[in-house]
Amino acid sequence: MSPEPHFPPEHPPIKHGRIGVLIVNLGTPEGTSYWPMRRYLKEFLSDRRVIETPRWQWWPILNLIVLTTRPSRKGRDYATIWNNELDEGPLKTITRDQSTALAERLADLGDRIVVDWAMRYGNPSIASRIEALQAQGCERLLVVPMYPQYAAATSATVCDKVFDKLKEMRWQPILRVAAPWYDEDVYIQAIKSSIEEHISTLNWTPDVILASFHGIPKSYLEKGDPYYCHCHKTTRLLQAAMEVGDEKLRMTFQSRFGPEEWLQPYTDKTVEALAQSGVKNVAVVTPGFTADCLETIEEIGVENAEIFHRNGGNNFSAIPCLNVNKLGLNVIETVVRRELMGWI
Ligand SMILES: C=CC1=C(C)c2cc3[nH]c(cc4nc(cc5[nH]c(cc1n2)c(C)c5CCC(=O)O)C(CCC(=O)O)=C4C)c(C)c3C=C
Ligand SMILES: [Fe+2]
Ligand SMILES: [Fe+2]
Repeated sequence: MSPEPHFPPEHPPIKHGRIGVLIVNLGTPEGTSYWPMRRYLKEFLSDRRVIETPRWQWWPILNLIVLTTRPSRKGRDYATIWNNELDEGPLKTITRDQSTALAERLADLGDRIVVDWAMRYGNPSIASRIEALQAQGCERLLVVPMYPQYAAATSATVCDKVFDKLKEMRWQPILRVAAPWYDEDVYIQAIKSSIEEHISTLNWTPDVILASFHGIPKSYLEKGDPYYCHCHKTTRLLQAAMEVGDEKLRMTFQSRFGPEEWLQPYTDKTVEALAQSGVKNVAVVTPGFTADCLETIEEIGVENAEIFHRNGGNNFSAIPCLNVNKLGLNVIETVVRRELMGWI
């Protein structure tokens, strides 16, 4: 912290001069039973950045259909990946660990830097962590949406929530938002190494590697969302780094939701088609996720593995996300140090 300014003696004591770094990931339910699942899905699926269908059309579908059936079904899926020791989803555990590790890596910058973490949906909320950072004297705030590829449904909605909080503050922190890192060398190299390291632990070699990204409705791309192009660029750079082409490393999109067309090719359909065409060994990497979660552990590691085996495939493996491994932390640290330039 910088030296105390010269306040008059009657002035209340204030902390000042620090910089908050807030990493934000998507969120997880508070529990896997019906009500916590329902609360989580309601918050998530009421976000207009996520579901762009007009309210009058979406409200009855959400409340009368989605929120009656999905909480129990998805709750059962979450239960299979739950961190029972801490009673929370893995996304929360990993995001907390990333925050702790990042703080250690930034220790050379002294106690001027305060690293914290939040979830866009559920807890700890963005608002509560901004308040906590301000209480610790952070006059500047760097928000890091933990998505390598920008999408309005993920990165922009983090900013919306930050702005909502700033709107109600008299003394706002000065704000920066980290840019997405879909084409940065440190990230591409980290994903490449994670693929190679994982393959070296298998007693078989993949014929095809899928780079599976979370999908969005195709209409969002048509309205100008850059997400598809960011995923394309990541895949192309990864192919170049690994010196392979489309036949070996293929981009696909997972987690389709609702009847609308989403970005294609779909991961599950590709896995099915590969198995049916006689491909026996497939590995899947999920470069759009900075932390393992339901969509990687369960959807890829279990659901898609089943699809592959059911259709005649032999070996299937889900490559873990970067999580808190050394290379993953290098990526986060590089992004954060770059964004802090001029402040430190
Ligand atoms: C229905 C619309 C959805 C859009 C658009 C969407 C975009 C999107 N999501 C992620 C990352 C994650 N999504 C996760 C779970 C999840 N996503 C949706 C829906 C949309 N996502 C739902 C309903 C759920 C919850 C689970 C379910 O009911 O199917 C997660 C995992 C959270 C966890 O706790 O494990 C992540 C991460 C991205 C990157 C993205 C757009 C680019
Ligand atoms: Fe999602
Ligand atoms: Fe899913």
